[in-house]
Amino acid sequence: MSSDVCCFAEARRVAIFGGTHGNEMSGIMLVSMWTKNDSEIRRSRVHTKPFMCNPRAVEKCARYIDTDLNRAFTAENLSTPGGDELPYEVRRAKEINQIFGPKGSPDAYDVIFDLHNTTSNMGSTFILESSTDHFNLQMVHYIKKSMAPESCMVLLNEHPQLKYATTRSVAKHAVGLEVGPQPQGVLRSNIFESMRMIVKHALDFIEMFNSGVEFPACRVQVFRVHERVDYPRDTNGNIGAMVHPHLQDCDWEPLNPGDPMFQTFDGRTIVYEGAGSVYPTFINEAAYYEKHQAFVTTFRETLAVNSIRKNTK
Ligand SMILES: CC(=O)N[C@@H](CC(=O)O)C(=O)O
Ligand SMILES: [Zn+2]
Repeated sequence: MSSDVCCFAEARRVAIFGGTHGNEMSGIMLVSMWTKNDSEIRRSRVHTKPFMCNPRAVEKCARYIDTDLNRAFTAENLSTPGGDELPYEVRRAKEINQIFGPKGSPDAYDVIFDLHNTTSNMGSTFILESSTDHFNLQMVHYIKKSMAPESCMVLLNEHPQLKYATTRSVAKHAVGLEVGPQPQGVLRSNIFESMRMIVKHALDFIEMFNSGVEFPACRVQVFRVHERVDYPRDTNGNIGAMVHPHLQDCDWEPLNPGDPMFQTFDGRTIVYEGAGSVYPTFINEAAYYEKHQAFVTTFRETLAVNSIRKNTK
């Protein structure tokens, strides 16, 4: 019995993005470190470029200057001409698209890893944008195996409304890496080292793939984005409750109908009233108060991944 084999071109051009958000310190430190000395990320069959995406936000240690860079890579932003009057991040998105894209074209970079931190207790998490990118899924499978018994989760965002136009989306294979918990503007050595190790395994995988190794069919567990849940709010938009202590830090653990979800300032409990069990994540992410999201719910599923090898021409 043989399942489908997917063939991909060698992944020769790889970028590692940090500072897409200027207050997420692990990726910022790794990218500035690797820009000074790239020995750790060099591989013989891969050209790897470390890149600081939002240097002005990094300088201010802010998520962004005018608008969220990681929402700015829309077809409209990338195609409409314009100059100084545009928000800084829209101008920056156009530059990044010129260097690493153009998005959707054969000239685009093969792989972009975009390094993020979260204040949520998510551990190490890949964020994927497609359930049919067997190259990315094989890479994730390889990294999960290499890291065991440490774990790494996969958040799959293919949601028609909740999907957004990420910086990494200019690449043929877009990979978000989200590691937490880490406060904004803070460096924690454990989080830094986890991120560093995952990038190392990722580059090892690409090197092996480029050298002709075939990766057999496998299965990968993912958490598929389902719904955004906002805080209760008053008519002025101020929040009326906090994440409940029983939910706080419980990313990836089942949340069942009737389970505590929020706690009001006078001590009342608000319970989850969904139809069935879900897996919440990005619980109490600092950057998402402005996006009206207390957490996102997901469904757990297992994807069947085809075997892959490189094109031989
Ligand atoms: C906390 C944070 O910035 N998370 C990222 C997730 C991603 O890269 O898809 C974002 O909202 O852009
Ligand atoms: Zn981020």
